[in-house]
Parts: sequence; structure tokens; C-alpha cells
Amino acid sequence: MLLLGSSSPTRASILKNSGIAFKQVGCDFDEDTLEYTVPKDFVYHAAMGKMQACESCFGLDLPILCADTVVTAHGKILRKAKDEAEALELLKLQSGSDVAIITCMAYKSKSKMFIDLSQTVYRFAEFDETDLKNYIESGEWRGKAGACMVEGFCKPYIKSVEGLESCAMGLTVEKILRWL
Ligand SMILES: Nc1nc2c(ncn2[C@@H]2O[C@H](COP(=O)(O)OP(=O)(O)OP(=O)(O)O)[C@@H](O)[C@H]2O)c(=O)[nH]1
Repeated sequence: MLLLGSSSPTRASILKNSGIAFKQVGCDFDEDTLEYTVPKDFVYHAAMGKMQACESCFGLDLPILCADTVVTAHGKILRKAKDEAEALELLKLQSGSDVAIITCMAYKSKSKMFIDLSQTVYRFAEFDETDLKNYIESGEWRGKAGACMVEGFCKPYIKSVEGLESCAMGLTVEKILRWL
């Protein structure tokens, strides 16, 4: 049993589908306090910040797992959109572009700690305007880095992929299975 220090429904479903026993708890860490502009630095410090916050709340009686994910396109860090206009802007940056989705995970127990920083690179075709409009109206983009949904809206537009889909969705579960 581990503590998933995350409010992410996607991360919870990834663990559930992989058969890993967990309890989901929230941890209070404000990523907006981070000023890193290099995507890998950002996700690393965000994941470590979440881990520190969780450990100070819950201790290590159960191992803790935290993670952070960003999308990058055209050298920009794309985080979660606040509203429809921002979601459209972030998705237009990804349309017809190469996009890297970077996830850093931190796992800590009383006896060991693992950190994994992985990325999955997609080459997307141009998003269809009507499809994009319907996706924005659906609200499915909410709570997702870059408003991106590789298993949903983005899937038909994938021209090539290098890396794991689980990493792109926010939890590189294949790595976690080796840690447990
Ligand atoms: N379903 C889905 N979720 C995605 C995808 N890409 C990123 N995400 C989610 O986008 C969110 C990235 O924001 P984070 O700040 O890392 O995590 P969060 O959702 O705020 O949750 P915390 O772990 O509590 O910080 C995570 O919930 C990821 O699971 C995707 O392609 N599909």
C-alpha cells in the first residue's frame, strides 16, 4: 500500500489499472512559487516540493508517491489551462508540432527513495478546427497539463511517438512497478 500524494484522477486511474494498492491524499504545494524555466528543472522541483509537503503532513509510515507533469512545445512550458481561451491557446501551440510531455516522479519510503524523470515525444498533425472547438466545449481538457489528452482528443493526430503513454498521462507506471 502506498500514499498517492496527488489530486489527479488520471494518476489514480493509472495506479488502479495497474493493480497497485494506494490511498489518494492531497498535498499542499504551490507550483506557482517555482521560477524554473527549464521544463525538466520545473517538474523535478515541483515533484520534490510535493513530496516534502506530503511527508510533513503524513510521515513515512506508508511510502509516498508524488509526480509533476508539464507539456513543452516551441520551447514553452505548458501547464494546466485556467479557462477555455487559454486551453485553445495551448492546444494551438501543439497543433502540427513536436511536443514533449515530461513527468518527474518521486517515491519515498523509510528505507529507500526513487526519482524518475521521463519524457514522451509526440509529433502531432494539425488539429481539426471543429474537433478542437468540440474538445474545448467538452471541458475534458480541465486539469490536464497543456490541455492535452493523449489517450483522447490528441490520439487521432499522433503521427509519431517516442516514449511511454503512461509518462504522457502523468505517471510512468512501468517504472513504479520496478520500485515496489
Ligand atoms: N488524462 C490525461 N491526463 C493528463 C495528460 N497529460 C497530463 N495529464 C494530467 O495533467 C496533470 C498535470 O498537472 P500536475 O500539476 O502534474 O498534477 P495535478 O493534476 O495538479 O495533481 P497534483 O499531483 O495534485 O499536483 C496531471 O493530473 C496529469 O495526470 C493526458 O494526456 N491525459
